[in-house]
Amino acid sequence: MLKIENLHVSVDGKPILKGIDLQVDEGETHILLGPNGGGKTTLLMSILGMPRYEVTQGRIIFNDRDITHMTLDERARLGIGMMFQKPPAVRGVKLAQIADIAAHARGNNVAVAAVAERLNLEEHMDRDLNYGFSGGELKRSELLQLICQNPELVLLDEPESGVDMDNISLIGNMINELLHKDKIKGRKVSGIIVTHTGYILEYVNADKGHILMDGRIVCSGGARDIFDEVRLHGFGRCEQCQ
Ligand SMILES: Nc1ncnc2c1ncn2[C@@H]1O[C@H](COP(=O)(O)OP(=O)(O)OP(=O)(O)O)[C@@H](O)[C@H]1O
Repeated sequence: MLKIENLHVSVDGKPILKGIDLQVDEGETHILLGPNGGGKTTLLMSILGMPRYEVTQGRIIFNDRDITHMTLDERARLGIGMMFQKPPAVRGVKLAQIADIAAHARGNNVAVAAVAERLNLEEHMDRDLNYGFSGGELKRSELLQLICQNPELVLLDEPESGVDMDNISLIGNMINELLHKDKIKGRKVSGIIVTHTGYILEYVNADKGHILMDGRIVCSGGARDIFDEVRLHGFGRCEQCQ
């Protein structure tokens, strides 16, 4: 579904990604681990097509189409969606309006009110988008919009950060549903999840894991194996390996 070849990306003229190769097959979920500042968010933003992330070399292929120079809007319509680490607050736009746009943009038929109820967001629907939302409410607001968009490739940037234990369980189970992990047949959704804590692995059976350091993927393997290795030994061994 997603193939990234020798991707180099600069932000405001500063090179951040320095030759990323990554393939995510249909229905697979990958986790990305790495020290702060390693380039994980930059990689997700580049796949999504955020304007400040300039591809200086390499290609991004999504469902056999070269999307490297497509706009964010075009990529969203093709089915790429993201839950941001730090989503913006927007005055004058209600959460309900954005959710409704997302729910209809790709010919979806998502029952927005039912999703809002499951995420305990009914009272937030008439508030300005993310304005004054708590950390956990922001994550649930992001997840609501993502579920409404019904993407084929789901990019999740630290979905569990700032979320209390009860809500981690709620969010984790709904992300698992979003990724169709329990379905053996039918539409396959792929995902890339950035995590520091690994809590999300309690809810989502991720397939592969990668360690991203200084703009390069330095190690890949089974998601659990990679996470356990980092939990036990930190990133020190990766530096030696690198
Ligand atoms: N506009 C910019 N100008 C200069 N450097 C930038 C700019 N934007 C991002 N960076 C740098 O790019 C590097 C990678 O940032 P990124 O957010 O991708 O890291 P990350 O791996 O997601 O980190 P974290 O785990 O802390 O979320 C950081 O050193 C950051 O300061």
